Amino acid sequence: MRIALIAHDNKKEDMIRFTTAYRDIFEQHELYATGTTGSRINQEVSLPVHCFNSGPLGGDQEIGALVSRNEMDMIIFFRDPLTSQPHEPDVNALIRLCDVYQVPLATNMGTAEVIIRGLKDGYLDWRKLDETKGE
Ligand SMILES: O=C(CO)COP(=O)(O)O
Repeated sequence: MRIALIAHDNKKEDMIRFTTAYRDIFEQHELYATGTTGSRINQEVSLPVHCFNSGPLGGDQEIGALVSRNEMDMIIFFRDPLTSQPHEPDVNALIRLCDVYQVPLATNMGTAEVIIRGLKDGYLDWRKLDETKGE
């Protein structure tokens, strides 16, 4: 499965903790991320991650492009709800596309726990059956 990992600055430590805790699951999948989030996961958790641009420079939109081609299976996006982001329209566009294409999206750690365990237990296998998916 292709998984995108994104975290706003105040949530990056949470993302490092989360990817460390579920490293055994993440290492079985193809990981993508916005620039700073991805390079931190790569360096601090030693997971291979394909890094796009940093979020404010278009990284959310690059991930959105994969969603629009149905080439992304899950997004874990630890948003900071208490800080305004200069690229809020990009963030909203990405979330909207997840809804358009029925892509599982966790925007906080509570939901992320559920979908990562669901991934492990096969609850996302329907993604593999989706024939509209580009491979
Ligand atoms: O701003 C972001 C997502 O909207 C995250 O981008 P970075 O991972 O480059 O910090």
